[in-house]
Amino acid sequence: MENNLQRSLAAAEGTVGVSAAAKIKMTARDARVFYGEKEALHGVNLDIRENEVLAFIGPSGCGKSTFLRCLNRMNDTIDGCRVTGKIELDGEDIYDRSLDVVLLRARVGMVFQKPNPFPKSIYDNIAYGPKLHGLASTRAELDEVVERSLIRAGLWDEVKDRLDQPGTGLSGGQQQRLCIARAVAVSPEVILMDEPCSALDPIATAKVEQLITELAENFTIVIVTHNMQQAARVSNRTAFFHLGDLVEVDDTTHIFTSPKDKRTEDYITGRFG
Ligand SMILES: Nc1ncnc2c1ncn2[C@@H]1O[C@H](COP(=O)(O)OP(=O)(O)OP(=O)(O)O)[C@@H](O)[C@H]1O
Repeated sequence: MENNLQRSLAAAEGTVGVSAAAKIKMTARDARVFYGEKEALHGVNLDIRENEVLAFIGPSGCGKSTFLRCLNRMNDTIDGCRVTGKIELDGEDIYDRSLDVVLLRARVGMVFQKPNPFPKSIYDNIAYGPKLHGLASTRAELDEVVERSLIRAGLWDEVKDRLDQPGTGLSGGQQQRLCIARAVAVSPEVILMDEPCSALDPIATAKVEQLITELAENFTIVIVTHNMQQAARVSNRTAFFHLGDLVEVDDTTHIFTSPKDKRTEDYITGRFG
């Protein structure tokens, strides 16, 4: 194992930790995803624990993003994509026909690889969701939600004097924290992050990683990452995917020090991927 990885694990030790008895927030049972005729995800079974940071790792094309998108039905937006099996949030089938997908995506928010602020002011980027969902009835309440969300995303001090300026004018790292603040503003229960730092420099990455650790006190976080040091630094548990299969999931320390499956070992030791 690489020394950096060992250092990351040591640094994370003690700072993270969700008891195995923690409540189950989401479950997937025999989740399969088809793009046209092709089955890209082969029957994934997984429990996601409340307030954990769960990392998805694995070689390119193994289905990490595909599975992540199952968790808030983002695959619905892809033509020809079909999901089977059962995925539940607090015991409720999220693919039930009667379920309101807009509400689901407020409960299970998403942060994308590339920061994607709306072409609106910093204030309006954050205020949009709470307005849509009726979470603030007065301007003062909305101001409070905007401020609280920006504080939570560690961005308030940097933007409080220019809330009326475009979100797109911020640096890449600030834009990503703005997107995290936007996700947080609607009080989600779960936040999905698809390689949230891959477009960021090391300093901006460190800030977002710190933020993930802080946010885990209040939210359940699932993060796709190509960076094993990052998985080691921020996550409680890690799931390893390979060729559309979930190979194993375990405490992050176990995955990186004593994986059960040879494919996981080969991947973390850099023999493939
Ligand atoms: N929109 C799509 N249409 C058709 N096939 C797709 C689509 N998105 C993903 N796939 C296929 O599904 C499989 C899993 O892809 P996915 O993007 O989920 O993998 P990944 O592990 O997230 O990869 P990466 O690490 O490169 O982002 C791949 O074979 C990919 O080509």
